[in-house]
Amino acid sequence: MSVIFALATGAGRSAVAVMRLSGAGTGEVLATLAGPLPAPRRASLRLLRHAGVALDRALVLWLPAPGSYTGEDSAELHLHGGPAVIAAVAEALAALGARPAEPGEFTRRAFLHGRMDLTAAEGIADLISAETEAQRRQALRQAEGGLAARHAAWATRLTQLLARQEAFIEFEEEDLPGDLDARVEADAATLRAEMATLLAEGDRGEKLREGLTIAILGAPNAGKSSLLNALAGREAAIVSARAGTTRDVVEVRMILAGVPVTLADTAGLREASDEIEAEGIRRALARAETADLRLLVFAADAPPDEATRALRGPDALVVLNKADLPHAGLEGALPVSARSGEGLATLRQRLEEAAAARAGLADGAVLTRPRHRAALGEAVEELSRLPDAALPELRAEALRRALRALGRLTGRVDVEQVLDVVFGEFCIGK
Ligand SMILES: Nc1nc2c(ncn2[C@@H]2O[C@H](COP(=O)(O)OP(=O)(O)OP(=O)(O)O)[C@@H](O)[C@H]2O)c(=O)[nH]1
Ligand SMILES: [K+]
Ligand SMILES: [Mg+2]
Repeated sequence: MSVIFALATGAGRSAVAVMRLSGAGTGEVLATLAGPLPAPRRASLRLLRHAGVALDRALVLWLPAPGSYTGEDSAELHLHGGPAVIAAVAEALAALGARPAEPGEFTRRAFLHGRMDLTAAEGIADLISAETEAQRRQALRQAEGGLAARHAAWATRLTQLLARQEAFIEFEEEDLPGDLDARVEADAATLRAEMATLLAEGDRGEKLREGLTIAILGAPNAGKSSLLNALAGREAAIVSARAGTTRDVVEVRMILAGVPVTLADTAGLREASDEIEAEGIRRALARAETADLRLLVFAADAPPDEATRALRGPDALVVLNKADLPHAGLEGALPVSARSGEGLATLRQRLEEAAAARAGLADGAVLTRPRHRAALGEAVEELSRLPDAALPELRAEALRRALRALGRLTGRVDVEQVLDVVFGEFCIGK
């Protein structure tokens, strides 16, 4: 494979910028720039030169295969982090036949050299984009092979089941223990149940990666924008005594229980008075539908409106705002006041609990991508065909398909189609 290079550190000016190289031929490129190769994995200070011109004095690391991130001959150049230095070194590398890396190409090569499975590679991408402590922990768990180990163990058991089932086809029945068929079926059922347990966690791992949306909904003047501002701690949305103030969806990002959350304030729900308001209400209802949670706002100075009541459900949290005004309470609603601050601490706590229940850090490794759920779901489905498959050949085929589905998850079988999806998420230089 050709020599690739990329800046491993962020763009812009910095004290140090790390340029990474990988691929067969890295040693030659390094020697041309920095003189005789230093001892493996030992930092060495060198003057980098190209075509008779001094480029920078850099700390140089030579990381020969297989003991590198990619598993290939690799090198690191710790440069002074100025744009002109980086540009000059990149130009020299290109002149020496190296080429800039594609996004995720270093990790892709690490995968191809067996340094990690696909889920671990995804964990590294997640680790780089993790913004919260809970995301970091979930990502590190996956990068360290939490999911990989689980799936590898399942794949091993499935392979053994398949071998037993195939033995049943190959040999005369009298040569085999009589209950072999029943045992394969029982073991497959156990395996399927374990997989189904992980599937039952649903998309919480995905939600922690991606974040949740909470839509604030209610009648005009219920105080939705006032509540958004109170929760955000800044004047993100316009508040006024005029009904129909908010038209566009106003979003505020915050972190609740370690989960990144987008709080979306929306237009008040009612018969619209003009087409702009009608569009605002259409957007509000669309957001209500796609949101993970709904914060329904009623106000103490108005009777509960039908449009908002219709949105009640298991994913809805209900508040009665303007509790600073005289009121008789509202069943199932938390009294709050955006004006006096009453009940806001409790509201925040309820929102945190809801976010944690929906997307909080789980105890063990969880599925973190739709493709994980799809692959595991397929494996479970194939295994559930087993009891109905009368012929040993059909049973073996179901086991083989289940194994193939698991293989797509870890990237050990049938990987071509998923590679681009996985590595496309990376930034260049990783
Ligand atoms: N007394 C009292 N007034 C409030 C409270 N919260 C909001 N208000 C007032 O209610 C009015 C409407 O507040 P907004 O936050 O604009 O209400 P909204 O639900 O966003 O309204 P639309 O965007 O028009 O749908 C404003 O005059 C606020 O000052 C509260 O807790 N107590
Ligand atoms: K208003
Ligand atoms: Mg508003």
